[in-house]
Amino acid sequence: MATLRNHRLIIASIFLPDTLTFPDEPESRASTLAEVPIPPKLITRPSSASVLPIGSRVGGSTPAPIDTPPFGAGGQKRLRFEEPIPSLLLDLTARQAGSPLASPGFEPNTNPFVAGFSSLQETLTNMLPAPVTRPLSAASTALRQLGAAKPPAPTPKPEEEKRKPRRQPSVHGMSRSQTRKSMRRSSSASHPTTPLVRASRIPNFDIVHNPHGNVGLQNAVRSVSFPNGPLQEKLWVGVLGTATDGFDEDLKEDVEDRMAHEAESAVVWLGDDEFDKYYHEFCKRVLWPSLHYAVPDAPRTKVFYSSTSFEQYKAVNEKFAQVIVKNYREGDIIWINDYHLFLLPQLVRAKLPDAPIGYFHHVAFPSSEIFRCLSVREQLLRGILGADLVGFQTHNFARHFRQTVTRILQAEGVPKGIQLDGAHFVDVAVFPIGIDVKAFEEKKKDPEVLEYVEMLKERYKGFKLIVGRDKLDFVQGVRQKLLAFEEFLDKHPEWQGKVVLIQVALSTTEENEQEGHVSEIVARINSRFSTLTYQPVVFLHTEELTFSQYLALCTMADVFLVTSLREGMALRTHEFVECQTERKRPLVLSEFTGTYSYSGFRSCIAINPWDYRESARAIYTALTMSDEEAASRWEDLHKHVITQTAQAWVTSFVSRTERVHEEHRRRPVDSIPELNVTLVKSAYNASQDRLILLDLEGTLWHVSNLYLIHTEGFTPPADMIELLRKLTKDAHNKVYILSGRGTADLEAIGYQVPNLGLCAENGCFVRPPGSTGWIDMVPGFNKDWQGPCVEILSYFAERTPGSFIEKRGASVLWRYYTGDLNDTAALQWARRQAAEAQNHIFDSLGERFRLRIIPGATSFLVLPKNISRSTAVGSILHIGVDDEQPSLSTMPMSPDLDASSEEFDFLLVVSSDERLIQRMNGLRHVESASTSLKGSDAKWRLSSEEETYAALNGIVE
Ligand SMILES: O=P(O)(O)OC[C@H]1O[C@H](O[C@H]2O[C@H](CO)[C@@H](O)[C@H](O)[C@H]2O)[C@H](O)[C@@H](O)[C@@H]1O
Repeated sequence: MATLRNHRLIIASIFLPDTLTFPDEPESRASTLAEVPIPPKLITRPSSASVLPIGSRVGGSTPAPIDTPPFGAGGQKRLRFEEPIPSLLLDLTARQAGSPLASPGFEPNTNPFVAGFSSLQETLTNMLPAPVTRPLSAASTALRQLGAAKPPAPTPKPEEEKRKPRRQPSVHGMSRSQTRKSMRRSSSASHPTTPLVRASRIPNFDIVHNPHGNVGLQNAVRSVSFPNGPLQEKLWVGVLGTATDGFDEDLKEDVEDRMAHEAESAVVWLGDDEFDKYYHEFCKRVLWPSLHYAVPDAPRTKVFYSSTSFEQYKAVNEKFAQVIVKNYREGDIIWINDYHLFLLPQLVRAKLPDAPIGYFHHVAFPSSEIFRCLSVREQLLRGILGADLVGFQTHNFARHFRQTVTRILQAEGVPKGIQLDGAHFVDVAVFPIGIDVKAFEEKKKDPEVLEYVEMLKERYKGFKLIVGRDKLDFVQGVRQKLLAFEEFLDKHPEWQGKVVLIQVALSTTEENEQEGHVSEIVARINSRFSTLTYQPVVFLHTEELTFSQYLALCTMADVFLVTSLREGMALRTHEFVECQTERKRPLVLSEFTGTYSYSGFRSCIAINPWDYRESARAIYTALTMSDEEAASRWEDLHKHVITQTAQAWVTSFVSRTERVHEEHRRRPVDSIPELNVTLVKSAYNASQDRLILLDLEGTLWHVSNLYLIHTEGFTPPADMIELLRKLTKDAHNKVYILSGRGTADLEAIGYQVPNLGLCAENGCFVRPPGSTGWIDMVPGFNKDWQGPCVEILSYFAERTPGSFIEKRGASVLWRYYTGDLNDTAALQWARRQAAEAQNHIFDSLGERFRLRIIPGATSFLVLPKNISRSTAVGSILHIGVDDEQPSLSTMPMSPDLDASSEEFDFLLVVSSDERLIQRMNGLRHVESASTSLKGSDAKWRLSSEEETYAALNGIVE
């Protein structure tokens, strides 16, 4: 990672990792649980501070809140507890603080929940939108009464007060409806003609950890930012996540200055209303659900698209661009994060054409069928494509993106990325995020965690714990989880009274909470199954739990349950695994998470969260799983977590951004010189041992009627045979033809040119010069996928006129379009069928059989992963491979192929395969010529078939 060290990284992400608090405001807790927040050492965190509520003015030493309703007022009812649940939380807190609750005398009985049950039940009942008509069970009624007799909570002493869990402010300090209401009320007051605050009255503020934002990203960046670490300099660009309408220019200047110096951050200032429309409307009500397969209903989306929310989305992205451009220095690498900033890559590219820009997409990316429902789909895709590199969490998301772009923008999608007009190429690749395992290990050793572990052990003695932590919106499937748990208790009455589901939930928007109907289900389960000494569901908000408490819960969990309906990754699975180094208990995991895409995680118990009966069975399996089996599954999960780390994620993404940026800056095709026959011929003549690699399709052979060839067979053109005979006649030459076609077609050439080396099916088979037998480059590769693959393709081929399928030795080709390329309607229809077919093949066969799909302009080829012309040539020359083609090193080398590039003193490659050209360029004595008519790193260009023939004939004659 030496290269990263020489660059400053500009990281644009909606929320900055740090924000402000004003010490004189009432206390507000600024820590967060989401995905392992490891506190930065740089920032001091005052224990008494607040994030400024919207509608507040800031000035002097006593900021005056204006029109700020108390937390929880003004909006609809939320799934919130008016006070922490005493049963678990007070006990955890009090125990640590040494309060009387913790004394042995207090432990009333074996029921861990009796003290808190009435409070919980009341809270849930109060939260229901209408009076509960459902009668409570006798037991719960009794418990409600019992609750009145619970010991009073001690008055917190100052030290306890600090530890008492508090609510975390929601975005911009308030809940969504509060935010909007108070903003409306204060809007007239927030546009004064004179500054609100004079310079002499700039208030004090503290810089504290921002409770919003992507903690996975923040921790990952922190994991590489240490003295002498890979990342030496960085600048975060984002919003504070707190109301700022009341800030005057002096205060803003002061904030900017301190955020730059103390928190490596540049602030993007947004009006409170602007933020609301941008984030809560366009991001959270249009993009977020759509990206997670829930297209909002048409009238609502129409309102959003035509109203100001998309306009605000554009305006906010533009503001981010301005801040980046203002701060950019030559040599910086720009890293844009997530869907909040879809338009930013293009906006920055327009202003900084030479800057390296990477865009990483953290959340799910849906199939093109979903994305194409968005009315602003083109603008969004073009925005992303301003980047050099677009990164995704999984192969599926990357594939969806490529297909969506191909379909909507009619751009050419290839495995490596997207070819836009002219020489503009955008790389698309996969970079799975992970956790900082080392920092996590340290955090686990915290005595506080160990103390909570002991407490939980004692408190839940005799009970099994199922633990979960999710955002409380429909996407993370909390509702489905609760239904599954209810089904489990119904189906397995023997487990009633013995297992507790502790669900930690992070609220998002009220709508989401209501849509989830979570509160009703919690109430129902608890009223159905509670007894005097048992409460099956404990529901906590993240802000009501410290991180240490959460770690203790994960450590003591007997099962961790993730039921997301869709999710980008789900780092809490990684956290759980690392909490279980001792106990090694199982993970029940939704198939719809990014995490599940990784083979290491296949040792979980997989569920389809929509099928709550299956989830209930999985809960049973997990709870009854033997320690041996659980431990063996855990080992697989653990191996994966410690390999796919946060550090690897950051460094690979950023260094790839830099690398592909360099590649994209390579010379446009018309600046590459035509192959100079005289020069190349003199090198040829001066050499003794030559290797000549020639592409067939697009280089030596341009086909006009593929359909005819399919029906009548391949006849090699005479001028090609003549040229190849000339080249192979010289005993000093080793000549290979490289092709995507099958072995039979290449044999038709080889039959007429016996001394020719052949490479078929894009590298799956190689026949060395003079040999009659083929070397299987994928020996032992299971080909059972070919039958079902052809079946899927036949279905699509039936509705795609003129298309045909070719089953080859180790690959399957579907030529989905053979008609007139100017017939755009027919071509578009065929492309759509191709996109669908690829989805089906990939989903049903892709991962199981380790396949990849190479899309072409009118065809696609399905073949084993990690095989290419480039890997075959690597084998021919026995040279190393790059990180994208790891299988080669493990591929058995045939003695016939075991040559070395050092054997040759002249290497000529004529190809349209840029990867092959780049690899060959790394060797000595290489002459490379590109026939792609695109930008290339090749030394020479050959612009037509005629030029190619003339040049090769000229060299050899
Ligand atoms: O809620 P938002 O402000 O719109 O942000 C979206 C979510 O971002 C983070 O989650 C996403 O990234 C994680 C790390 O790459 C990944 O594990 C997760 O699956 C993604 O959804 C953040 O952790 C969430 O809290 C945000 O909701």
